[in-house]
Amino acid sequence: MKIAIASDHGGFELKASLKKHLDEEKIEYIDCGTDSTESCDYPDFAEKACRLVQKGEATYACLICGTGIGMCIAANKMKGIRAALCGDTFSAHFTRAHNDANVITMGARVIGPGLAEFILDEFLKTPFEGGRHARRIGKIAKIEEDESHV
Ligand SMILES: O=C(CO)[C@H](O)[C@H](O)[C@H](O)COP(=O)(O)O
Repeated sequence: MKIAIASDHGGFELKASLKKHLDEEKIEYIDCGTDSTESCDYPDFAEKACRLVQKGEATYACLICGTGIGMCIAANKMKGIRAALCGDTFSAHFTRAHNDANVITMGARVIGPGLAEFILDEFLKTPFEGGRHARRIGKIAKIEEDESHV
């Protein structure tokens, strides 16, 4: 498993703390930036990380901004990306189990590093259940395909 991790300035410190956690858990990651707390634009970093997921160079992406919302909106514009904003472990569990989410976003101005670690762990360890949920994912993909012709 390899994680693409990215943030804007608002999420930089939480990204650093989650990278430390991934190191401890021996989970490989690619840091797609940003590299400081200097103000920057979250779509640039959402795009870099999600591109790696699209290309199969990362299994999942973890994106952090102030609220997690901007990152989530940007990520969900990209083909094949199913990004979920999670502020609790229940959502992190079910967005993998039912939505087969391949991107998790979190808000560094909303949750602390301890909870963020638990949320990320739950996301990474939960498999997709398939079955009826696969049918629904197929319908999401169909919407995405239809939209590209609008
Ligand atoms: O996109 C966001 C809001 O949903 C993120 O939280 C950003 O990190 C935030 O907008 C950045 O705000 P700032 O005032 O430029 O630090």
